Amino acid sequence: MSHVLDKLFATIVARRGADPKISYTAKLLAEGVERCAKKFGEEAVETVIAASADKKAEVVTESADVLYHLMVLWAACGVEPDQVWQTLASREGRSGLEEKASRK
Ligand SMILES: N=c1c2ncn([C@@H]3O[C@H](COP(=O)(O)OP(=O)(O)OP(=O)(O)O)[C@@H](O)[C@H]3O)c2ncn1[C@@H]1O[C@H](COP(=O)(O)O)[C@@H](O)[C@H]1O
Repeated sequence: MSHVLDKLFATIVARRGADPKISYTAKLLAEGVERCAKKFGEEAVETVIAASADKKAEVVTESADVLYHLMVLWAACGVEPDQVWQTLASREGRSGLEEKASRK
């Protein structure tokens, strides 16, 4: 678990059940999957807006928010990062167009 995202996920999971007054993650998880999904969507939209306005520094910070909220959403849904890493790894070496065709 050396990857920064694996470490962040471990922190997120460890916050489950913690005091929501102290931990933002605990608060989000206690509010349920739909709330976590909504927050992820909001942060994604904020990234879109920053990118469209060519605000590179904001794209960086909003992207960090997106990744954090995506991992909170995984924790809320019972998805493990390794499942996503393995899915990405299984696509290595294939072209994006090949991947697109396999989904039809
Ligand atoms: N990486 C993050 C991280 N990125 C973004 N955020 C929070 O996500 C929120 C998103 O921004 P918004 O502008 O939507 O915030 P908001 O208006 O306060 O949010 P809402 O009231 O709508 O929920 C902010 O409150 C940020 O602080 C994060 N909160 C926590 N972490 C990591 O999670 C760890 C555990 O945090 P706690 O659970 O708070 O202890 C931290 O040490 C960090 O490593």
